[in-house]
Parts: sequence; structure tokens; C-alpha cells
Amino acid sequence: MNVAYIALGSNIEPRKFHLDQAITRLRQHQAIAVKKQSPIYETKPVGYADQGDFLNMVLEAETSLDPEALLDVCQQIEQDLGRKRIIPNGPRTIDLDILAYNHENIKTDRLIVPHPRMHERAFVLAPLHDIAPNLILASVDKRVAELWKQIESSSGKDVSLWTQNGSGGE
Ligand SMILES: Nc1ncnc2c1ncn2[C@@H]1O[C@H](COP(=O)(O)OP(=O)(O)OP(=O)(O)O)[C@@H](O)[C@H]1O
Ligand SMILES: Nc1nc2c(c(=O)[nH]1)N=C(CO)CN2
Repeated sequence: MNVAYIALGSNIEPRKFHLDQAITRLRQHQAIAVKKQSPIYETKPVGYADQGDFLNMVLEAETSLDPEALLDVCQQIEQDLGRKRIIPNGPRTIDLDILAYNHENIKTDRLIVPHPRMHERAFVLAPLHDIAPNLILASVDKRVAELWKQIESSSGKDVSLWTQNGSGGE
């Protein structure tokens, strides 16, 4: 069985509902078993500032799907949940990115894994660090804990734990 890490993000309300829907659809897929769910973080938008804050989280899943078939499932879920690609890095109901797939380095026309920008993104590394601190990213040959430590002091302020009733910590 293959192990994949998938990042989820939403900054169009209802944000939590969009995350829940994506998780439900992944769980319903017969070739995907969600093994771990990170906490949810509320995060400042990166790349295109003039948009609302995101909810971000990361899942660990076992799957018999190959990487491109897993991407198909992720993109179908994005479509089903009304994702529109209008502004690069802009607002979205839901975004699903494949962060890692086993310890493979994958480069095809449709897919780069590990995700090429993940090691600089607090909105990815904070939740990934919660569920997989010892994961080694094949692209840079570094542990997630080390990557998170490198950016935590500069970018840690842009992410905070989120809870439904608004009492999330720092
Ligand atoms: N690891 C990956 N996970 C998901 N999509 C990927 C990956 N690598 C390449 N892609 C490609 O990226 C394309 C653009 O994806 P998308 O529009 O969701 O980008 P984005 O999420 O806005 O930006 P970013 O990739 O920086 O997070 C997709 O069509 C997909 O083929
Ligand atoms: N905070 C945050 N910023 C982003 C996000 C995201 O999920 N969270 N996704 C982006 C493109 O994938 C660009 N910027």
C-alpha cells in the first residue's frame, strides 16, 4: 500500500464544510483509507493578499491508486465542490494538493511530488508537522520537523490553530 499526504485548503465560506466534504469524499473512495487528520489551522493568505484567511489541514492516507489517479480523485473533488480557477493563488472553495507519495520524487506533465512549494509554506508545514514530523521530503532530503523549524520563527505568526467555537490557540 502507498502512503500519501494531501493538503486541504479553503477560503470561501462555508470553509469548514468544504474541508469536511472533501474528507468525506476521500473516505468514501474504495481505494483510499484516511489514516490521520491534522488539526485545522486558520492561515493568512500567501501569494495573493487581497482575499480572506484560509482554513488549512493535512491528511495521511493509504491508497492503492497511483499518483496521477490520486490527483484525478483530488481534482474531481475540487470540481464537485465548485472550485473555479480565476486568479492564480486566489480564493477557492477547496484546494487539494498531493504533498508526498511514499518517498518518491515524481515529475510528470501534471504532477510534481513532493509539492514544489510546500517546504516554504507555514500553512502546509504546521499541520504536516503535527501528524508527520519524521516524514522525510524526498525532494530536499529533510525531515518535516527540520523544515518547520526553519520557517516557524518567521512565518509561524501567520498560522493559528482553529476551532469551531473560535477559541483556537496561537
Ligand atoms: N503535487 C501536486 N498536487 C496537486 N496538483 C499538482 C501537483 N503538482 C502539480 N500539480 C498541478 O498543478 C496544477 C494547478 O493546480 P492548482 O490550480 O490547484 O494550483 P494552486 O493550488 O492554485 O497552486 P499551488 O500548486 O501553488 O498550491 C494542477 O492542474 C495539477 O496538474
Ligand atoms: N494561507 C494560504 N495561502 C495560500 C493557499 C492556502 O491553502 N493557504 N493556497 C494557495 C495556492 O494553493 C496560495 N496561498
